[in-house]
Amino acid sequence: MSADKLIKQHTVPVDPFDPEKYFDTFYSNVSWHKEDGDSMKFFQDCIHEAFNEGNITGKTLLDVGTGPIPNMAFCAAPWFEEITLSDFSLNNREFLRKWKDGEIDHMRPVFEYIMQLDKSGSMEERQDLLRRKIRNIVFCDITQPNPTASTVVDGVIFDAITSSNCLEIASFTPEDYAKSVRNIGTLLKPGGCFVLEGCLEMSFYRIGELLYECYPINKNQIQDIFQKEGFEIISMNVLNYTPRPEEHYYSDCNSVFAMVARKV
Ligand SMILES: C[S@@+](CC[C@H](N)C(=O)[O-])C[C@H]1O[C@@H](n2cnc3c(N)ncnc32)[C@H](O)[C@@H]1O
Repeated sequence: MSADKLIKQHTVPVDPFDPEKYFDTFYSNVSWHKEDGDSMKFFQDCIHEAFNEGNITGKTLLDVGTGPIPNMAFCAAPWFEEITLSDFSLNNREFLRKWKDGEIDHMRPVFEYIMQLDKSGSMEERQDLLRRKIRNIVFCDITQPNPTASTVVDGVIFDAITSSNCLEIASFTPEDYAKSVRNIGTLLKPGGCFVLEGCLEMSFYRIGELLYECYPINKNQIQDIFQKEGFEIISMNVLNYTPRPEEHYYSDCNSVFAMVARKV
């Protein structure tokens, strides 16, 4: 890692997030690591499995910190009637709007991989289904007690929530992480599932010239936090892998997780 300054996205005055660069860095290919596992495939495999069992279903789904790619919502789309995407970054929300309106077709490699797992239907059909089911693309700050305050989803409680690679990015400390779980939890109905994916013990990731600071949370901390915040952990899978040397430039992640937790 270079000596570049680390930034925390929600604490800087101008939205620094570059959706195209993020996409090109992390999502242009679904195969990152060679021998002992692949984090990008692991994320898609786990989210696909979580929804394909058919137990996580309902009317409304919220995806938190969607970024420029609604891959979790893509897997969940058949199981919900209405989907809300959310992100702190205006750049990402605009990118998602363009994708919803058919102006952007970037998501292909990841969506195609998910459809291979599905073994039925086409990527185009699923993409159209998701586009139709998206009701809102809204501002969200998970560090705030009402994360979607003053938007159209204000006051709505969702049947299920998904989020990937967001909580560790918005936290300086484990207490921050716990607060974000609590804040997001207020948007979930009792008995509803929170499907969460992320990186373990990662202190930074890079988009272009910018280094984003992350709290290097570990598996036990996540489990403790969720249990203390009133969730029952249904499943938690972890993948440890050896990044290729050139990947160290982009992040110090070598362990990722996927978890399903139910709000008690
Ligand atoms: C690493 S990206 C993850 C994007 C996508 N979910 C994925 O897995 O590729 C982190 C996302 O979290 C969003 N984010 C950062 N701080 C946030 C906050 N305080 N509240 C909500 N979203 C935040 C960023 O704008 C960005 O889209």
